[in-house]
Amino acid sequence: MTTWREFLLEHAKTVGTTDIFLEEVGVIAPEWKANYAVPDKTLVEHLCQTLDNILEDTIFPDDSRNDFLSKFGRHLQFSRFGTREIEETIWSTNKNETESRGILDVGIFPATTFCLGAYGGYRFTKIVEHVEQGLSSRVDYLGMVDDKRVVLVEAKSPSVMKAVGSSLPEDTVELDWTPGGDLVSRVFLEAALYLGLRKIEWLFLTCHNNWIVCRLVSDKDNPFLAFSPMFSIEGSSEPFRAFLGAILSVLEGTPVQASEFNPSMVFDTIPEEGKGGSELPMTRFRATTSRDAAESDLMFTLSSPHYPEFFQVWVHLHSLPNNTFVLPHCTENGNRKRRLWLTRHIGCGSTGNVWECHFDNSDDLFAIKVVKLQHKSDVQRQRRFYNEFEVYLSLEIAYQSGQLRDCITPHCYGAFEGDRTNVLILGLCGDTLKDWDELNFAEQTQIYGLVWDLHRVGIVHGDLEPRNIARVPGGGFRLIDFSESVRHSCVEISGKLNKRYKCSELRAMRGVLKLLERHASALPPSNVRAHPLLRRTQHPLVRPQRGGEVLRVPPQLAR
Ligand SMILES: Nc1ncnc2c1ncn2[C@@H]1O[C@H](COP(=O)(O)OP(=O)(O)OP(=O)(O)O)[C@@H](O)[C@H]1O
Repeated sequence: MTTWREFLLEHAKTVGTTDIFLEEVGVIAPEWKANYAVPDKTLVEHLCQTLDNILEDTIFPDDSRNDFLSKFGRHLQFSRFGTREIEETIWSTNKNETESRGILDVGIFPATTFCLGAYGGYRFTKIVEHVEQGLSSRVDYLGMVDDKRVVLVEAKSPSVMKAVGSSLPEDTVELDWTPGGDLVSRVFLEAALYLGLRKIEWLFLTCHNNWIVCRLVSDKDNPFLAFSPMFSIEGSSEPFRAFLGAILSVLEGTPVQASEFNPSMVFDTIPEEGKGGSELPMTRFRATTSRDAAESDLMFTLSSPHYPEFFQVWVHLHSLPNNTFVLPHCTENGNRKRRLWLTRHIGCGSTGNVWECHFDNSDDLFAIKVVKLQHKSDVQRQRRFYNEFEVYLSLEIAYQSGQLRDCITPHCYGAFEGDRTNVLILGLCGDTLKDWDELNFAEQTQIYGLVWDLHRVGIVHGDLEPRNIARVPGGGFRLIDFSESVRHSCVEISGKLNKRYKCSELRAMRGVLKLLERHASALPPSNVRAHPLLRRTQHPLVRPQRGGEVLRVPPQLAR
């Protein structure tokens, strides 16, 4: 039972967009998981110095001067009308992250592409990249040169940059890798996560006007994140030179002077935002984790079992209030918590990611659908998740009551929530269909039967595409993904069929499976009448005549 106070404490909040997911933290290799954030006041200077060392006395192509100038500052920012110069509005307004990205897209990135191409024949591109399928750690820009991943850029709004810049700690702080916390902690963790997952050294945080450089120093014993003070592009070429310096240092293997970290340095506390360096240590992170850990019903990890135990990161989950499903027997583990190891990413869709997983001490494999709730727009994902869970609950009643005798879906083992994550645990199926055409007639008939049964228990799937039909190892199929399903009273099943009204989903299925035409042309009329599929559809043309001959149904078609 939950009290109002507990409920509001847990749920009456919004989720910051700059935040990390524990499950992703669990994937970072130990030598790439920063333990500390270390200020490095000389970082920008060293990057610029490295650029100078690389460029040495290389001659600038004077004949291309005007082409180069068009890529920089004033020439980008102002259009000329006769003798008048007018500033492009995007440069003067820059009020949010989208506009910051817009400026980077027309400013620093084309300039970088041009300079790197002209200087060394390098082909610089930037892409948005998910680090690995199944992880949502999406950095705004991954800078690539040919196929080499060289630098990350995360765009922030000017106000976030200002708040972060004015609260940067003076001394080293410990990163304890717990989601939540104040803005600076979240920004550090986000930077360390993005870099650590991708094993990249450089990340630039910027709103275009202001910049902070982060450097991940990978080390077996003490990996750490060095960060520069905030610096401005106003009247200064430092940001661009530092950016180019970082890229060329990676490409040309020229080391940037090391950032120093001494574990015995005094640790700072992160000043509270807006107070400019409070004396009091802050509670930096949400206080829910200890309760989560103590009372959770289930925990899962993406960490490798080969990582030392203290390094594994577990996400603690609680059963949803209406979860009546029970976890499989093999999960019982004495008094210990049930622990799930996520071992293989199977697929993803608009609601979530699906992983293959197993419980402690068991080789039995299951599927877990992980739905992350990070942004306000993720409310839709959550709605789809709950919808799917409701369908599994309804189907379970139909299975239990005998209304459904065969499995038409994977078995559901329960729905859980925790750490801004919802999960559904399901029986593991095989591959999903790629195309309707890969099916033979018997398979088409089986699939039609599954959809028919779903309608019979009053549910329309709502998204019947090949990708939502999974094969079962050993034969057969299961319907998956009920995020779009709704209650349904099927006119074709209820017997209220008339010529004008047909069930659109069943009709669409007959269409994509080309069932009636193919079958009708392949079999003599008497066989057509007997076919269970066609009896089910009660298509007027083939409805069995009273007293008509009923042929034996081939076993592979019988249900
Ligand atoms: N029980 C399962 N066993 C094996 N693989 C599964 C299972 N459930 C889902 N998958 C795989 O995960 C993929 C995504 O799952 P699902 O379609 O449920 O996600 P979704 O986010 O709701 O997708 P959509 O965008 O289609 O709504 C599937 O296409 C399939 O490859």
